[in-house]
Amino acid sequence: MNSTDKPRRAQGKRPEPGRQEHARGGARSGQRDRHAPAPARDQDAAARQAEGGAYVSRPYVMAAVRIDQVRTVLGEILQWKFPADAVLSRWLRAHPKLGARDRGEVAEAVFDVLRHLRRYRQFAESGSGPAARRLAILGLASVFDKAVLDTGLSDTEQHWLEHVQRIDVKSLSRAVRDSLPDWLDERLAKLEAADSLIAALNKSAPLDVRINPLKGDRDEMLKLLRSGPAARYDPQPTPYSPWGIRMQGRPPVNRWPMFEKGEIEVQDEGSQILAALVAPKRGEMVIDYCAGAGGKTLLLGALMRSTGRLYAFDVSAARLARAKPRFARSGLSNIVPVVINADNDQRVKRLRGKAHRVLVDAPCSGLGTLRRNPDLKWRQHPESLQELQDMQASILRQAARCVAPGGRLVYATCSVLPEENEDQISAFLADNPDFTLLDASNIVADRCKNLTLQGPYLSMRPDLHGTDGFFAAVMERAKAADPEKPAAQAKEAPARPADAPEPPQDAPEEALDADMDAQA
Ligand SMILES: C[S@@+](CC[C@H](N)C(=O)[O-])C[C@H]1O[C@@H](n2cnc3c(N)ncnc32)[C@H](O)[C@@H]1O
Repeated sequence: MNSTDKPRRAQGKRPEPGRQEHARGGARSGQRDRHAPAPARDQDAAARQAEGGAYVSRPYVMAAVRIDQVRTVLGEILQWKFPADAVLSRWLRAHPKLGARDRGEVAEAVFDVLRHLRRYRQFAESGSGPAARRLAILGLASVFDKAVLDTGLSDTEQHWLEHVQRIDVKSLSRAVRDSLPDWLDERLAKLEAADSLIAALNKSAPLDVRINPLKGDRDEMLKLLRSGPAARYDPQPTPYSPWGIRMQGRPPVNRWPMFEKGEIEVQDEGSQILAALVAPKRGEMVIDYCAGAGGKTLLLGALMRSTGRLYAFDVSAARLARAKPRFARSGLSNIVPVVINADNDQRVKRLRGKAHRVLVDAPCSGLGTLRRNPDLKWRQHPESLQELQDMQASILRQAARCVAPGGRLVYATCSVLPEENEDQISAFLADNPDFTLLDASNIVADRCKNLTLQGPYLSMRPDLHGTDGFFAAVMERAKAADPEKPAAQAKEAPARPADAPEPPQDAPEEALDADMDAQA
């Protein structure tokens, strides 16, 4: 197994002590011939549990059932029709009687296989029986202790597992060892300290939450979390973001009262830092051009202290609909969600040259989030990457037109590939000489005291910063007139100085019309 997985196994990924005792007892006593079918009573129990019924205390039933469950979920995911987390969530919803531990074990084994798929597929070429079962066994080997897993395996399978676990992974090529498709291995290899980046992307991530600065303070929230059931997830302040709290394991945050009250939201620290980089001020007009389910919008709105106007644009009505309950929980009243067209949207046109800040959190390969979405390695390919690059350039071009003279455009992705990051910025700046690149480290220095950046970009990596891979660039539009507009019109829409009085607050829907009509 991957040496990096070992500490995780030792840190409580094991079954409950009671179950372990059963496992040891069963394994030691050797009462069952593993080539023989399970006794009828236990087959019934296995069937009941596969249906999501009550947990059966026989360990070999548990391991056998778990192997089948993981194999079933993987069978669907490996068709690559839907994202892995969507398939898994659907399967879990269809098995409501499974306990939290059971769900956790299935999820962990499935994600382990997706992380190590290429290597595991190579291992699964040896041995006998269905390859999908061997993948499930390899995934579960990272979750269960050997003694527990062995109870669900035939002798042949045990020997095969022992054999592949003895293979020195250093003897494998990097693409196989670290389970990357060749095209991605080639691209990642060109990055600085590629090995450490790839190793970090292949680990699972802790969970970051963010406090809602409108509703509370991080120290108080930490105290509250540490004094209740959340203490077992070891809540710690995130190192860079002043709003972040990091927890280990899989805390069921969305069932906690502080989540329901809008006091915390789930958000990776990198995304939190992005809001600090946008640095919106009270009373400004800000556009979150690719708002999606509103993760970044929420923090931007809170940093604006719920004043000014914050447009949440997206082409996907479904994604914006998912943002609405979050907006409601947050207590923000300055957000105006708008479903836009990808091209030539009239409402976007009418906001030309008006916004103080425009954030483009662009659709991207997501390859910086492999810790959470390991299936993206297998779902992306060079052609999809090219399509994304074209889309990113087009969105950036359109969003840039909304930036007021003197205003800022922030472009971000959760990718680590230069094609989606630095190269996009260089091309944009070459075509848009009225924009200048600003130094990200100066902008975030105020809020993110410990963060030292090299170069003008915000470039976060799991191996260096403990966040997802994340990129952002800030560009400022020249204060002079917008070259695309008649001089007189551009003068009518200057960026409002940060210390100017706040404009009156209309209802969001009216605000949209008012802002657009002001220059129509
Ligand atoms: C990376 S996601 C945004 C995530 C979001 N900012 C958040 O924090 O939750 C990219 C979003 O861009 C949207 N999108 C794709 N094409 C677009 C376009 N032409 N204009 C605006 N949004 C677009 C997608 O629907 C998707 O929601």
